[in-house]
Order: sequence, then structure tokens, then C-alpha cells
Amino acid sequence: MKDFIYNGQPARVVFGRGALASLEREIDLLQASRALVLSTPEQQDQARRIADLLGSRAAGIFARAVMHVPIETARQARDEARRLGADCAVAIGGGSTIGLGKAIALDSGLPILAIPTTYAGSEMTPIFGITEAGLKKTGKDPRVLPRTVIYDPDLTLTLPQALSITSGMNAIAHAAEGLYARDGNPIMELMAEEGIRALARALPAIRRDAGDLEARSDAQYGAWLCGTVLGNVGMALHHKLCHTLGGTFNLPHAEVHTIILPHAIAFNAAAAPDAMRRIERALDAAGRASAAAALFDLARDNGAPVALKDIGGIAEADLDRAADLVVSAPYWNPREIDAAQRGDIHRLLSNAYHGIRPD
Ligand SMILES: NC(=O)C1=CN([C@@H]2O[C@H](COP(=O)(O)OP(=O)(O)OC[C@H]3O[C@@H](n4cnc5c(N)ncnc54)[C@H](OP(=O)(O)O)[C@@H]3O)[C@@H](O)[C@H]2O)C=CC1
Ligand SMILES: O=C(O)/C=C\C(=O)CC(=O)O
Repeated sequence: MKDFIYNGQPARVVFGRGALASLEREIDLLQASRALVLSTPEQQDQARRIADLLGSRAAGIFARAVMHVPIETARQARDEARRLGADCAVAIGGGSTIGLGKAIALDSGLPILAIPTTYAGSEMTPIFGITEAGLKKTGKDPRVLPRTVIYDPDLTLTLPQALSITSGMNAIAHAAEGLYARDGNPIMELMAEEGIRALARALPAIRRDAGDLEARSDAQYGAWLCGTVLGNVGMALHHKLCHTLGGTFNLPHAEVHTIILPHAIAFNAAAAPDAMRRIERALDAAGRASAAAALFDLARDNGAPVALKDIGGIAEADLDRAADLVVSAPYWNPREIDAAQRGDIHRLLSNAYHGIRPD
């Protein structure tokens, strides 16, 4: 057993069908009594339902969350929280809405109760992201870690099948990179492998039937585990590639993760054999396909995009700039990234652009 440091991050998790019914109790446990409910404009019916459930504990609704937390939106939400005298924020939705809650908490220290409806995993991390003048800055602060998370699979039934698959692949990416993290530890490895296994079981079932509650529950369980890994250990080349492509070319978050993951894993395979073995085991691919190929198959066989050229927003000529950005400020990676790797990074991006199955 290698030496390691494990930093437990406190979050209370209420998990299961109908868990939303515990909302009032959970707000009381936070010793809060004026909740500002957050959502995207499209999910405001959900936000209203939350406010109805909270009754007099609801201070108001702010239904203006958008992708990547623009600083202007974060400021408006903070002002609204102050104006209403809110003493906690309830974020219902995906990473965008939970990210808005984090932006409020970063400034005010208000506790967040998160009710995730995608599998992105932000609810389990102390990582925040805020976009200013077109540039997304991320950081870590324990104040933004939601204090309570309610996972209720009933609330995910409306998440479209295509988005469910790509969001699930986004979660798997956290776990896959957690398996070769520089600051990894055996507890995170257990969580990562189990998280990948749960999602690999859930995604084909959701693809067959979006209303399969057992599969929805498995997917949330997997997302919780994978999000916990993201919150506890450092991410590497795959996340760097996705943040570059998402940030510079404004490509859709979950789709980019889905397309890049097999290629980033193939790039790192020789440098992280134990991680590959665990991914293959979790995907039930051992002896049949490499970790990279099995991830590609999981996405492709469930109808997810596997080629950057198919999602638009980036031309093949842009890959030069993307490769330059990745090698100029790399994240730590098990296979070292420096200027000498630029050609290989470009090749990785080109394979992802054309949707070539890694072997
Ligand atoms: N800080 C962290 O640790 C992390 C941050 N993130 C950040 O979060 C964002 C990505 O998160 P993600 O969850 O993919 O993105 P969003 O929160 O933007 O949600 C993605 C899509 O899911 C839809 N959706 C969500 N819930 C429902 C529902 N109940 N029914 C129907 N549709 C629904 C949204 O629709 P609509 O817009 O119509 O509401 C939206 O189109 C990125 O900005 C990423 O950087 C991601 C992971 C971790
Ligand atoms: O960009 C952020 O908001 C922070 C982390 C992530 O998005 C993680 C991810 O790439 O899924």
C-alpha cells in the first residue's frame, strides 16, 4: 500500500426516491429559515415546486442561472440574496445552477443545499467557476462545498436521454482521471471504480427507457461517487483538454467530455496501467477491449457523439490553437506534457475531431 493523505470533505447526502420530501427538515438542520431557490429559466417550474414545499422558509426564487456562471449573473444573485435576507441557497438543476449557488457562497458564506438533476458532480466539490470578460476562472474554496445534497432520482426523469448519456460520461471522466491522480488514494480509487461501474450499468438502461427509475438511481449513485472523486483529487490531461475546448471555443460541456475521454485515456494508458485495469474491470471489458476503446464504445453504443466535427463550433484548423494552449499551461499528468508532446496532443485532438476509435 502506498502512503497517502485523505481529506474527508463534509457533506450530508440524502439519497433515494422521494428524498425531496425531506427538504424542510434539511433546511431546519442547516438552521436556516429563508432560502433563496436557484434554477435556470427553463427549470423554474421545479424551482416553484421547491418554494411551495418550503412554504414560509422560501425567501424567493432566482431563476436566471446560465452555463459557466457569468460574473454579472453571480452579482445579481448575490444582490438578490442580500435584498431578501436569505440565509441559505437551494440550487435545483445541473452544474450551471449549482455553480451559481457556489458563486453566492464564495462571497457570502451562505450554506448551499444542492438538488442535482444532471450527473456532472459539482454538488460534491469545493470547486467553483466564474466567467468574467469571456474568461472562466476556477478555484477551490471549502465555503462553496454544498452542506447538504438531496439526490432524488424522480427529479431526473425529465433529463433528456441524450443529455443523460453525455452527463454520465462527464461523471465517468472525473473517476477515470481520479484513478491516476498524483494525489490519489485507495479510498478514492474504490469510489472511482464503483462510480464508473454504476454509470456503465445505468446508461444503457436509461438509453432504452428514460423512465427506468432503477437506472436513474444507479446513475445518481455513480454521479455522487464520481463527483466526490473530482472534489478530492486533482484532474489531469482530459480535464485540461475539455476546459480548453469548452472555454476557448464555447463547446458544450458534457459532449466535449464524452468525445475527448477515450482519447485522453489512450494517451495516458501506458503511464497508468493500474488505472486502466480498474477502468476495464468497471466497464466489464477486461480481456475484451482496452479502457479507451471500452469508453468509446460506451458512448457510441448509447447514441452519444464521438466526433468533435459532429457537434459544431470548432473547425479542424482550430486544433492547432487548442494543442498550443494545452501544452503551454498543462495540468499535472501521469505522462508528462511539455512542448515536445505537442504533436501527440494534436494527433489526440485530430482523432477526437474525426471520431476515430482508439485501439
Ligand atoms: N465546479 C465543479 O465541480 C463542476 C462544475 N461543472 C460545471 O457545470 C456545468 C456543466 O454542468 P451540467 O450539469 O452538464 O450543465 P447544466 O447545469 O447547464 O445542465 C445541462 C443541461 O441539462 C438540462 N437539465 C438539467 N436538469 C434538467 C431536468 N431536470 N430536466 C430537463 N433538463 C434538465 C439543462 O436544461 P435547462 O438549461 O433547460 O435547464 C441543461 O440544458 C459547466 O459549466 C461545468 O464547468 C461541472 C462539473 C463539476
Ligand atoms: O469549470 C468548472 O466549473 C469546474 C470544474 C469542472 O467543470 C469539472 C468538469 O470539467 O466537469
